[in-house]
Amino acid sequence: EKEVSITKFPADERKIIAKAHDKYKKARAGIINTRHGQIHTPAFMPVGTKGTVKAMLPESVQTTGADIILGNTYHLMLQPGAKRVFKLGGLHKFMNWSKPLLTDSGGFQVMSLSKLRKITEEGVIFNSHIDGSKFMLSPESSTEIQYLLGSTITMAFDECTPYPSTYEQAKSSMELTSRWAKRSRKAFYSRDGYGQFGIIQGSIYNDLRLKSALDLIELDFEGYAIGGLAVGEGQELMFKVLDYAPDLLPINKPRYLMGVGKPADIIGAVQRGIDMFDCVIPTRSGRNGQAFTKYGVVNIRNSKYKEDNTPLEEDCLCPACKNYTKAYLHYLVKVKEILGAMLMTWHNLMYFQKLMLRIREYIAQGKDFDFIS
Ligand SMILES: CNc1nc2c(CC[C@H]3O[C@@H](OC)[C@H](O)[C@@H]3O)c3nc(N)[nH]c(=O)c3cc2[nH]1
Ligand SMILES: [Zn+2]
Repeated sequence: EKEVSITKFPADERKIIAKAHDKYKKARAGIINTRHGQIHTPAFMPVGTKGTVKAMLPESVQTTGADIILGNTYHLMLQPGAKRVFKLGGLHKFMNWSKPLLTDSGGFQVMSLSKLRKITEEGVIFNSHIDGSKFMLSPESSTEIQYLLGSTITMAFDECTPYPSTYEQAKSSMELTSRWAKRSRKAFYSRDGYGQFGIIQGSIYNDLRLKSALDLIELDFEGYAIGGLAVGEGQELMFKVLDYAPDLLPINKPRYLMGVGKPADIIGAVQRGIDMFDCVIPTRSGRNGQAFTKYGVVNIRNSKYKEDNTPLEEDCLCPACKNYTKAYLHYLVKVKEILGAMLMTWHNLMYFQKLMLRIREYIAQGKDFDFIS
């Protein structure tokens, strides 16, 4: 066993028990200590972009086993505004979630959501996709907004390099991210139990990934994210990058793979040394009628379920499986009843947390977890 610890979170550092894994030497399970509680890793973080995990009460999210959820700088700065959230006691109070919160720095959403935008050395100038008003996101303003929100884990302001990108495009994009990371780090108000993560870029080019990691390690972040993946490159190419990129990062700090993913993606990434995940799949696809089960994905709208009097999973403890049938879920989703979105989301979040629990247990026992959920 390699005993390593996470530094910079509260004094009582806990150890990541990095169990060497016969088939995969890199999988590790551990605990991240923060001001708002512990995060058991490998961890799946439900996405709560606008200060709510859609169709879920926070206490319901808690019953699924989630230790941490995501918020989003871009959305919250536009509405209700970071200063307002700060005045109202911060995002934890505002949304009644007392456990850890991680907020993305907003760059990704600007590029994917806002119209008319301009990237300058200073930052990104854009028009709100809501009312067209003009905004600027920079390393300084993004870091300040995340402070006002009260984020437990703040993400550095980066540029998510699109896929595909030429080597030259990826190089200049990565270098911009390194300059922005330095400014983000300088703007971060360091407090015990709070952390800031750097985000490495470099697309699919290993020398750029290495340079990005070296630039960010110099800034001594509390954790590191691998950005610029799950942007259309496909699982094979993503795993090719993950075969080496996590190893470029400090072994004693959390590694977060942004925007990933389906269960098979998560398993493959954990086997390559990733500790934290976020993805809209369980929530968004739940609302669209897709349920993840041990029998595979169930498209509940399919007419074969309209008189199926059995639960999604007979041994699942979520309300959808305990109290309802596939026939009822089929009907609710077909007629677009709100309860349909709630129950499907609840089940999928429970499914993803159970997957993470099984992965953590298998690692702790030093067992291979090649099970494809
Ligand atoms: C889906 N694939 C993917 N998502 C990604 C996100 C957004 C995740 C954020 O986007 C939102 O979900 C759509 C959630 O709020 C989450 O925090 C990224 N964010 C940054 N800052 N940098 C990246 O390189 C990056 C890469 C991603 N790849
Ligand atoms: Zn269930």
